[in-house]
Amino acid sequence: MTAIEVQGLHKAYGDRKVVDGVSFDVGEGEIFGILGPNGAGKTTTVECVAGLRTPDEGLVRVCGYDPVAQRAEVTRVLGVQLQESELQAKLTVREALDLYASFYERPADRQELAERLGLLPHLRTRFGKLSGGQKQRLFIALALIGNPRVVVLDELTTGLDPRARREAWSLVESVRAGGVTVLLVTHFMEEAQRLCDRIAVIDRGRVAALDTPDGLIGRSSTAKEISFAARTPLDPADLRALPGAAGVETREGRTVVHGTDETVDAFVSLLARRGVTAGQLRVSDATLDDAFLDLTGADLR
Ligand SMILES: Nc1ncnc2c1ncn2[C@@H]1O[C@H](COP(=O)(O)OP(=O)(O)OP(=O)(O)O)[C@@H](O)[C@H]1O
Repeated sequence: MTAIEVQGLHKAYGDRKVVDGVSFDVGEGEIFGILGPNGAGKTTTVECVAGLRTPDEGLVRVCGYDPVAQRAEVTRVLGVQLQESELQAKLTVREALDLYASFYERPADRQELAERLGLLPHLRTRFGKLSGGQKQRLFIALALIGNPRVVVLDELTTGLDPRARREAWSLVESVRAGGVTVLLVTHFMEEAQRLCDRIAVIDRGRVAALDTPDGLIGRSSTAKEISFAARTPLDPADLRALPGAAGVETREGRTVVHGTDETVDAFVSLLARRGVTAGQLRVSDATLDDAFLDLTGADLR
């Protein structure tokens, strides 16, 4: 069953088109990532999914419902945590949970949710006094309070330290383990690679690629990185001439060749032909970072 369907979505602000024909489907139980550089149109896309913006053109369905025309039905099945969410600084965690629970006919058990998200010790803490990680846990709790079938998490871990980020990842995995479909907007490659079943790379309002993390990495033209410290120097021109070689650089005293499987084979033959020993030879796979760079020309780091 399809949890989210987006077909030919268009959205402009004035005469500036920011979403230009975006299409994707998210299957039930999937963690689906939307990845893209700043201003690519990611938030606008998920705001259309959440019914917070009306598309100029195209079709959006959440569990079969139209987020604009069937707002009440969509509210019942969808939980949303939006980028840079804020609450009143004086509201306590318990008050926030009670307030959000009051929006739903059959809300989740607040105590159980607070326990699951590690919020029990903070029920009486005011929002303004929570740490970044605690605030994000509260926002996940609020997104889950209506027992949704689908949650949208936009830039969930931006601003969190690496430990809090890893905790947030485990929470996202436990949300999915509970049967909820997750639409995750992120800037972080590691996060997308670790969590997402499939990723849509959005660039300038369009889907530049849609695949599994491994599929995206496999598409990268620079899928392998060979690095070594040659005892006898090799001519960089010979390295650049290797089939499939996309670039040669020197990094921390080591020579690094970007290329493909074919480049690796040819490199080994070149060493044998020249009788050269390559010390500390390492061949590594490309990362999602490399794939992203290839697809969009933009470097997220
Ligand atoms: N309400 C608005 N009115 C006018 N322009 C807007 C509005 N909201 C967003 N934009 C612009 O539309 C473009 C796309 O914004 P959007 O927030 O969808 O991108 P994004 O991919 O989520 O970016 P980021 O990663 O920076 O959050 C940006 O250039 C942004 O400045």
